[in-house]
Amino acid sequence: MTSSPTTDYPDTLLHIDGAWSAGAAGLDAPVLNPATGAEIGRVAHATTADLDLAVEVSHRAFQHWRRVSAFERSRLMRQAAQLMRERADATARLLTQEQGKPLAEARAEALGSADVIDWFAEEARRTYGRIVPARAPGHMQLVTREPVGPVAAFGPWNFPINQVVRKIAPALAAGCTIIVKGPEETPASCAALVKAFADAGIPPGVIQLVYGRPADISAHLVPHPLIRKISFTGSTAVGKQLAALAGLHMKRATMELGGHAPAIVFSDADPARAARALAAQKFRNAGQVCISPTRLLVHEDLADAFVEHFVAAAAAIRVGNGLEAGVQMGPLAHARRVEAMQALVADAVDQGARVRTGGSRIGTSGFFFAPTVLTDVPLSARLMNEEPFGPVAPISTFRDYDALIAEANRLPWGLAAYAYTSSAGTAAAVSADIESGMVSINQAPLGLPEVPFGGIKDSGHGSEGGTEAMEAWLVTKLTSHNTAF
Ligand SMILES: O=CCCCC(=O)O
Repeated sequence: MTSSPTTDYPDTLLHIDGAWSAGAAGLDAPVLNPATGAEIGRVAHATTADLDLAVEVSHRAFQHWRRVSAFERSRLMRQAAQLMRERADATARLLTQEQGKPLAEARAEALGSADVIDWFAEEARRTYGRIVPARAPGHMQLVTREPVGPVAAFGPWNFPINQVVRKIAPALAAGCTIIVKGPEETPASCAALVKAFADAGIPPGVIQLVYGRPADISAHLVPHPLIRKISFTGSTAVGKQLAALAGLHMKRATMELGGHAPAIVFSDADPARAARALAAQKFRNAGQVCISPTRLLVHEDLADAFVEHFVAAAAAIRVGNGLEAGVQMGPLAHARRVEAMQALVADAVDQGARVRTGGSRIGTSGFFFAPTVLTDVPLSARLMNEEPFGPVAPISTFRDYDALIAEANRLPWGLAAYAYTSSAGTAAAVSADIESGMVSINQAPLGLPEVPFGGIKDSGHGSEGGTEAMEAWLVTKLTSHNTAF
């Protein structure tokens, strides 16, 4: 493990009505570098007065933005995408310093946001309506789609750019205005995203950015009568609270919540290739990924070979400060996650699990935890029932297909699932039988802007990718017109 000092990190301000400010009361909180544990900056916190101003501005800006042509909205969005590309290196440094992920992953996230913006800029120009044949001459039935209105969006700390752009871009494409509650632990990269839109010429008030105590902000924004929709990415527990609040106030809600993805390796798969691919996916962003492969379910016939290759891949990962060349996995994003990993591993070991590699914190400064592989983990272990959101991989075995599917579908989540097989029939069967919003077979990509991204069951509802993603930001209007009257 390696670490090095960091220097170039700014304080993060609120963005309300086109201005960057410290907020009405000048409140703020520290931002830590998870690779060192040291404070590297401050993030401004909004007061209730700041939030009220943001909502009023959002409402006012909506009256203008909704009437800007889709062509023009699309043009401005493309300029923001271009700025994100030009600024990818600088933005990536912010993200790595505040969140911990290696620079290459951070850069990919910054560049990927440009692709998301471009995709939705194209969708902006395709929010088609339709004409329904009428029952009488001279009558016309026109179905149009309109922006839902000002939106409150809540973004997570694990992907402060990627998961926020999936809210901003469709909002703008649809003609909505949006108030983003950014992640307090990782604020600067999210602010860099908002700044790219502002610098591209998106009018003041269309996108605003606030930070603060999450529960206070959601309690104020969600019920606010001028807010018409909420969009949340985060834990299932918080998502359920926000969805309930949204329901109470008849607000539309998109919920991108947790997961506990089964990753199945069938007997006809290549164990070495599957192990290498799954290890790369598992330990990306130190496992702090909602779609991370979590329960590895391997056919008994190739379990030994798979475990050997997976453990070798995990043990070979170079862990360190993400700013350093060659580092493949950074620290966990904050100290709470290290404690969570320690507790999950201890509980599994107490119940008979075997640690095949890792299993403990690395060093005493920063929030590093070793890539960890466990076998013989009983179903009663917390790890098999709670989303670990960290670099811990339990490997179990199966023989019978029906029992496998029962285990894959056992938990309340249904976000992502993975399978490895050389049989088209097995691929089709597992895709049909798995209860999951997304199924990746033989390492096919998830999370591209042009394909749906979202879960079922306790993983939430709504999609944040593909053509489906526009639906949540639009309302349908029927105009029935007797032109002969
Ligand atoms: O944690 C949820 C978002 C996942 C984004 C990605 O995998 O790129």
